[in-house]
Amino acid sequence: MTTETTPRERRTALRGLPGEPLLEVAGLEVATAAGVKLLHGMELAVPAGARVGIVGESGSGKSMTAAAVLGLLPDGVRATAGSVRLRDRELSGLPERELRAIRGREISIVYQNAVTSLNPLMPVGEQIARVCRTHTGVSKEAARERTVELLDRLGIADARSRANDYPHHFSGGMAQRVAIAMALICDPALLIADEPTTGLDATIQAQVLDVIDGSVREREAALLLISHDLGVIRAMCDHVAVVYAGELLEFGATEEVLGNPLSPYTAGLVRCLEPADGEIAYIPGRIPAPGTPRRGCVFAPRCEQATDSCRTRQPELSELRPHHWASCHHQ
Ligand SMILES: Nc1ncnc2c1ncn2[C@@H]1O[C@H](COP(=O)(O)OP(=O)(O)OP(=O)(O)O)[C@@H](O)[C@H]1O
Repeated sequence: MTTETTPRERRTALRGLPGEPLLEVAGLEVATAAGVKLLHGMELAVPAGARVGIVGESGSGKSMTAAAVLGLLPDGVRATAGSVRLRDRELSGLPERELRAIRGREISIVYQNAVTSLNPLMPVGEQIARVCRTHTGVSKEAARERTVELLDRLGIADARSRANDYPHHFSGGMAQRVAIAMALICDPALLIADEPTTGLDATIQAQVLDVIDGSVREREAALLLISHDLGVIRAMCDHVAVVYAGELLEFGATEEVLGNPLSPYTAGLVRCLEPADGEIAYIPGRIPAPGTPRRGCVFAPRCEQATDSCRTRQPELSELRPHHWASCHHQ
């Protein structure tokens, strides 16, 4: 991550989750060069082997959080405060060379449109094998064998010959499998999947999710899954983070958070995304644009339950029920 500030060693508020802590994000602030904040003290925790979903409206900071974790923030955007820890290692402020050694090896990502993350000029097998060689130093032949084996396991028929094909030779779903192979070739401890099936046909979506699900389980890796689809989050994630306008508003076990939400925002999101029969639900108003001045709870302007104290005092993210955190004055 390119940051000019000294990382602040901070622990996330989300402490005490079952399992060994793997990824911990605490007080993470990300801003543009003009000083417009995009993440406002983001918190996140992914225990080893856990499967955490991130949900929230468009523009809430899901992808920016993932990018900050990987040290892959867009040009002109930088982390200005806070901490990203992988096990006991602080990642914020690490030089690019060290981050590169972590990306692909310990944390890897699958994006929405796989083809854009692949080099169009190189056969896919070679691309995957290169990642393997760079991080593990195995021979060319061994990397090639491992690649073919993985493509085969991920459902690419005739993997040995398909490895010689270029990205444009693959359909959307197959290209997504190739990207998943590239992300998994070094057995990372954490796979981040950012809307990995958006844009694919519904039937293909299920297959790709199944491939991700199976591969992560097989490796006992952790998964951080960004999705707009609560059904997918329910099916694949044991925990869920609800983010809004660059902040974490609620976190906990998936069924608990989506079934008994503590934040009115989460409740609204569930109503919108999983409406009752015949109901068209929406949350009035819109997410504040970056740079909008903040006072009190960031969701207060859209919250039906907002009181004066919501409008003036920012609620703290607290463990309001066992292993269930939220920031809301009404709990
Ligand atoms: N390169 C950039 N420069 C400045 N602001 C950006 C940049 N990329 C994204 N943003 C802004 O940062 C905020 C968070 O964006 P982000 O992409 O993380 O949202 P998201 O929750 O992933 O949304 P979506 O569901 O639409 O992908 C948004 O307000 C967005 O407009």
